[in-house]
Amino acid sequence: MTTPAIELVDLHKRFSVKGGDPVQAVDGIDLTIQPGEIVAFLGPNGAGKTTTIDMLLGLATPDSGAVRLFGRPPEEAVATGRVSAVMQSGGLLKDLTVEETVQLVGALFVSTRPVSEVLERAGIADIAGRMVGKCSGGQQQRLRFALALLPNPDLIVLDEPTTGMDVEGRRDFWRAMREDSARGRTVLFATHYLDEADAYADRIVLVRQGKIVADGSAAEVKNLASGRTVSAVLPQDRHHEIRDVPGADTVEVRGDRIFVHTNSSDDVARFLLTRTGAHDVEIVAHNLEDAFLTLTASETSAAEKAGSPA
Ligand SMILES: Nc1ncnc2c1ncn2[C@@H]1O[C@H](COP(=O)(O)OP(=O)(O)OP(=O)(O)O)[C@@H](O)[C@H]1O
Repeated sequence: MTTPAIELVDLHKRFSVKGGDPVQAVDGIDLTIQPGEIVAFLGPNGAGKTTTIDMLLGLATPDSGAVRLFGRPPEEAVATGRVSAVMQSGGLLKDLTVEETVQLVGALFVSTRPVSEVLERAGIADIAGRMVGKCSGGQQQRLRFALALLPNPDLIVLDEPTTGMDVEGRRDFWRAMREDSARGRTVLFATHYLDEADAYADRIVLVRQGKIVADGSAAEVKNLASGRTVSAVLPQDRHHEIRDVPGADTVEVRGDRIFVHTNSSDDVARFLLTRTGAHDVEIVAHNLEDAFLTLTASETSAAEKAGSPA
């Protein structure tokens, strides 16, 4: 059996907040990513993406749970250059040129790819002599990407890598990423851009309030997202009747109402009305964005959305 590139087992992380309730940033994340997979990590602000990535890279310690990268502790995988990362903001020295920055960081590793190759890959060969302080946000982001490519890692972790890039920059970035990953590199990237995840990821993992709420291919998650929610009133003592609803992607229970996310709403509605004691059936259609919001919204607002008329 191949050793997974990433194994996150029941990860938890809570932050205490001065004068307030603690925040459960990560609340039981289990995730296994195989070598060569390109995985998008999606979720609204505060969903726990960065906290998860920090723990994955050994930059933060989980309260409980385990992280293994290629079967090793993260610190070891990072130190040996098997894993590298492009974070949202990372210290760059403004008074060095782009090329000097890459050379300087390269000197920290035992062996690296040639500086010129890395600059080319990241699309910044033409600004190699420019001072970092004079580079735009998008160019600095490309420089971070170049630095991450230096050790030729087996796993690259990107936290919102294209923030600050224009549309063309984003497309170039992903083209380079794709070409560079063709040799089996594993990529995990956090993003707010649904279209980026759709276009470039083999697999999408959606998080909400520190938990994974959807995990599948872009097509599967899109189907899930573009499906409908069938809701109905079902007394608690009859909830066992919905264990095997045909065509259900997810089933949630909130109070005396059940919510079934599905792509075959007619079948689900028919099943509920004829095979269970459910009544007051409602079917709500979503567009992609609505559904993303529904899947990632807080418990209460998700219930409101799912239960509200179209
Ligand atoms: N050091 C900290 N102290 C207190 N709370 C924190 C800390 N770091 C993160 N949090 C909280 O933990 C939750 C998860 O934050 P995190 O940055 O992981 O989310 P995210 O999904 O990366 O969000 P974004 O998309 O906005 O970057 C948030 O509610 C955040 O306010």
